[in-house]
Amino acid sequence: MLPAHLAPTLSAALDQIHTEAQALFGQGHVADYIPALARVPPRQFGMAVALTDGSTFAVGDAQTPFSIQSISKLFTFVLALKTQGDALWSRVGREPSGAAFNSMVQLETEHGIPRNPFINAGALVITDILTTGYAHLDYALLGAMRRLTDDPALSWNVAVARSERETGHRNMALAYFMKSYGNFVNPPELVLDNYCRQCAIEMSCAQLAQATMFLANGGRDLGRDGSPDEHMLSPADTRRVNALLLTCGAYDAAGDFAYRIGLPVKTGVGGGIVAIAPGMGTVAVWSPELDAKGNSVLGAFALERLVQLTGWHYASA
Ligand SMILES: NC(=O)CC[C@H](N)C(=O)O
Repeated sequence: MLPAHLAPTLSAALDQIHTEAQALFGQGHVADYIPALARVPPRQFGMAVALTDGSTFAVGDAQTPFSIQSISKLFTFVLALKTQGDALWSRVGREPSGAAFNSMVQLETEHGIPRNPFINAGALVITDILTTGYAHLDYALLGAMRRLTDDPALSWNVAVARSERETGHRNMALAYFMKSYGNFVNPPELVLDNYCRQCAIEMSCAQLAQATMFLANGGRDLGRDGSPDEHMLSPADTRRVNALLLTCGAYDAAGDFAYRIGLPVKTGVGGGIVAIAPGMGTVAVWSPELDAKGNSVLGAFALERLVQLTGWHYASA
């Protein structure tokens, strides 16, 4: 395994991956079901690694902000777990769905209880829970994420949020369907407003790697100087979140990701993927072209190559 302090080796690995990844441009397609995302130039690639010792590495477009989309579900889930604890498990499950992220089919046979917090139905329930808990969820979430990134300007893209809000009929249908089973408290319109804003938050790879550091660091964020700062989660809850990311973080490609990459991940249709190497660090990668399951083609490739080159793996953490 690559020792974490071998910075030149890690930098060289990122350069190599950056070069290799270029060959994959053109194999995927930018998400176009959210009209504002269809306009993102596809041939972009960035990657950032943050280690638990406070050091950081980046290559390509790692400082370019992009739409985090479903990666926001990781942050809302952590917020819900912190505020609700195990009570939330009466409203959402923790099993892989094996179905598309926006699928409706399981909801009927499973009486309106979504399989996990990372598919759209489950994330909508989490946002519903948080909408009850916070008078202004959008700003509460943004506040938490601004603290994690040390960036007071972090925000959502108004045009992307509006674009999804105007066209997100399937998500609205999921919300009403769950309401029919009594598993939705707030008006779906209100929850969808919050959900579309959380998905439209823009972050760079460098920021995402920093913001998820607590998941690699036993629940503790790192301060600016690299020393442990805010206690986000208990070590036990941190392990649980990582287990869910490993089994459910890439929708119906979660098994393939676990096989190829073997790290807890969360993906989004903006083309971002964040991966957690517990005890070692975090990796964020972004490239907008997606495969048929809505995951970044170059992003998955880059993570696969990074674990090959570093030996990082959940089973060896
Ligand atoms: N997989 C995703 O990133 C999906 C997020 C998107 N906002 C949606 O609800 O469809």
